[in-house]
Amino acid sequence: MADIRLEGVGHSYDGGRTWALRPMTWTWRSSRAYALLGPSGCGKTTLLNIISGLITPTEGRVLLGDRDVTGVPTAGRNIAQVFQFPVLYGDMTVYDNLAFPLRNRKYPRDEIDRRVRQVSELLGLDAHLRTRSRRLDPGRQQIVCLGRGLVRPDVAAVLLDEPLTVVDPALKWTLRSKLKEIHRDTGHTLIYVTHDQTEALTFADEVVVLKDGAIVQAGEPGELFLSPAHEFVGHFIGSPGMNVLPASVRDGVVRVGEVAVGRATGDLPPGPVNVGVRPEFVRVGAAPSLPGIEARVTAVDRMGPYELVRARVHDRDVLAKVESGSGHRPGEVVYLGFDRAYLFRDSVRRAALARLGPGTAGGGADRPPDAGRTGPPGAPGTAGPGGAAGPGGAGHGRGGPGEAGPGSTGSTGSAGPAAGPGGGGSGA
Ligand SMILES: Nc1ncnc2c1ncn2[C@@H]1O[C@H](COP(=O)(O)OP(=O)(O)OP(=O)(O)O)[C@@H](O)[C@H]1O
Repeated sequence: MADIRLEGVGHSYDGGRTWALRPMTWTWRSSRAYALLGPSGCGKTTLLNIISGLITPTEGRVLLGDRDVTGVPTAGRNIAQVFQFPVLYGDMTVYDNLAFPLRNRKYPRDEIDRRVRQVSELLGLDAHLRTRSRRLDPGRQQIVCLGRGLVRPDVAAVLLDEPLTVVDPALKWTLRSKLKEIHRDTGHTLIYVTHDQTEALTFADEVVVLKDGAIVQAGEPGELFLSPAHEFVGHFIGSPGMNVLPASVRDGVVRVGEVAVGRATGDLPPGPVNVGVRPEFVRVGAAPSLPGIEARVTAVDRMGPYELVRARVHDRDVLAKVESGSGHRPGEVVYLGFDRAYLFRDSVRRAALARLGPGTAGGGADRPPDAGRTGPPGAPGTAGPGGAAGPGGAGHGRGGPGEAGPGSTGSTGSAGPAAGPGGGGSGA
């Protein structure tokens, strides 16, 4: 199987006035399972349709291995596509629908039967093989579509465009793990479009985040959680999303208002920044800790296995995910410590927030970062509260602050203007 390479591929639906997909260069590596994640209207379907040949891009080339397929229609590309809603031959049985792509390509009869039965067993369709597909409910019809997308052993890629939208939520988990199983089995390249972060993070080897027609970051699920390269990724992935505190940098010292909260790693030019820190990495303590800041608790939401402490810093709320039974109360003055915080400028990550060195001038007390520690519950790779916290189970040891950029693992490509964190720090 071959890589799928997009070279300078962009698409405009209005004669070049606006880009639905900004020109990008990107390689989908063979046999990987990708999730293409982004909000409604960011260009996910457009990108998928360019790969499958339903759309010819306004600019650029699409390569399947060494073969330029930019002008080649879908039928000539050997790519299977599953859409959001069922597209089946209603009068055909489920068996015939599953067999259709194989018969079309003149597979031997016994191989057709073997593949159909294999896929039908995996997807739980055995009892329905003789049923006309229009008699099935929409959810089951969509499972047949999935089967039809997966039945061919030799496709270059299977493209799935929000394929589980009409499927019952309880079944979604099962189907997603079946898909992973099939992926392991066949080694197909899978590109799975979704706007649901849970779906993306649980399914994919690599998540590609799209915003306004451009890739803003790609990487393993844990990497996107731990080291967001763009503020959007910090917000979009994680529940709740990353906290953002407006700040400024001067002589390497980061200040929120007049209070020094840490220093910037690397050589960050002076000017405004946003400090981004996930609720999982905010510690709430009774004593100052750096990097960190004084705050007043305004609310404590009990979420069962964990608590969300809302604390006011100047005119901003900062959320911290702490263990249940923390004893924090509204009105209490606390000190927030940041275990893993980044500095964003123009939405792009530029550096990490590190501790102030001894004797550094600034408004904050220069105390060790674990003073008053209550721990970062729910952090990735730990068994703390907030099960949604740590996709991919990556531990603290990887993807540390200030390092690496988008696309640093897996696929390669330059992904347009929003791609690079540029000049990321050298590590806290
Ligand atoms: N056929 C079309 N004609 C004109 N504009 C279109 C067409 N298809 C999509 N668009 C526009 O292109 C942009 C990207 O759309 P696209 O459907 O690719 O996004 P998406 O991320 O798949 O959205 P969703 O999650 O809602 O399906 C949007 O602004 C959309 O309105």
